[in-house]
Amino acid sequence: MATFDLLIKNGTIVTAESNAQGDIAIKDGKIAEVSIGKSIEGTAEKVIEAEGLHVFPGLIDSHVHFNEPGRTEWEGLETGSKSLAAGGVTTFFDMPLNSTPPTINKENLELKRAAAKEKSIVNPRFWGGLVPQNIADLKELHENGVIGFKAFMSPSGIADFDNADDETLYKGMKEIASFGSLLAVHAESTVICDQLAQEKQSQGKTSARDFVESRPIISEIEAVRRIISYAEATGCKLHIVHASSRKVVQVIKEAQLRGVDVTVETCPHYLSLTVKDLEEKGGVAKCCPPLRDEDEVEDLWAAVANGEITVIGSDHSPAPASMKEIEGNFFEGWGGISGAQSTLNILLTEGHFKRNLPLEKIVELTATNPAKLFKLENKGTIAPNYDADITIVNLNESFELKKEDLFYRHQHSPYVGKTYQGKVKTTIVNGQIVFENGKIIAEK
Ligand SMILES: NC(=O)N[C@H]1NC(=O)NC1=O
Ligand SMILES: [Zn+2]
Ligand SMILES: [Zn+2]
Repeated sequence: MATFDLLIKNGTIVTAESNAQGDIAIKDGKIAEVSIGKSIEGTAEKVIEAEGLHVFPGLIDSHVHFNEPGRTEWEGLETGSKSLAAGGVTTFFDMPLNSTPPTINKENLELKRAAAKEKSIVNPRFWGGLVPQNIADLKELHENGVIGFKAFMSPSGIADFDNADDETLYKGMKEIASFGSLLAVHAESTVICDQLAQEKQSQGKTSARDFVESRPIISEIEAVRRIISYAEATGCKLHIVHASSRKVVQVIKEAQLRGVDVTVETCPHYLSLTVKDLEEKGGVAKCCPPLRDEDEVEDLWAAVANGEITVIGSDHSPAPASMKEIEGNFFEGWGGISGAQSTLNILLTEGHFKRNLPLEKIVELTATNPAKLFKLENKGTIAPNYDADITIVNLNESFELKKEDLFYRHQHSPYVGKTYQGKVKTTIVNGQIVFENGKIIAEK
């Protein structure tokens, strides 16, 4: 009789294609066997009885800022990765900025990799940065395993990560295309945003609505159109991060139909929060691009349901509470939402339960598609020989998110106080249980 490390019995196994009750056997960090409708014969060191629970592939969060090394007073790989484990996320891609030094050359990548090896309790991967100073470093970063490159088309808010001017974008994309990697962009127009911000502030207009109006959807659309034209000219694969509106997604869809290799991410905050939340909650709900209005949220859900979105990432961009304070002037205070722990909760509650989004679609957007797009060969689904990255969820349990439940360095989030349906019970990374019943139980 076969012996396994771990057996998960009688859970409803959800993949991008189906959901059905069955057993999963895990050995040496891998999924050894999956059996639908028939139990797996064998013994295991540990058995999880998952009858009545749902078993998902661990989420892959393709967009977090953990700020380590160098800015760990904002977050850090230990607290960041713990929050992911608590949210059912088993792999993250850390952005190249907000850590100091930023990940713009091999040396800096090695610093980050070493920090993650020491501190992360889930699987880390890294983005490289594209900035005006580092085109000559891109290839080496690629050869050393970055998942892709990230550039800002508007100021990043971080002094050591300059936004890419058009020349840098064009030359950078030619270079990235030459070795077949991908460029992700924060696409907002500097010209539009700067000009509107100046106009607003010079008139003393500094409300939440004024801030939002200073970064309008057209600013995203303009930047997306421009970067798509560079993708067409250079043949560089392009990924647009954090689209805040279906109107932005539409531009991407049109390019895809012309044959451009471009994909798009949106974030849970654009699917669950509005300008009203920014007005009511203040700094914790401030981000760029900003939150939009209710009709935009509904349109974006339609885009999700319609297969127009490639991946959903959290864009967890935390900061200390003192930096999130807004005293009447919404142009002040750090833009970035602390949300990495809540992605699955939001998609289940707002997507599945409220809008009938199939569970399979949630798996596709949070695990299968990111694994495919970023070429993680053994991740993104539950099948034999895949890495045993799994999250077990009780869809019948609801809970109110309390700030004490957050594993972030700074326990604030616009989602605190909200009630979610579907609670993460167990998170398994490479066959090891790292989170169970509200507690982190992992070794680093
Ligand atoms: N630097 C950084 O993390 N910026 C992020 N924050 C945000 O709200 N949008 C971003 O791109
Ligand atoms: Zn961004
Ligand atoms: Zn970001």
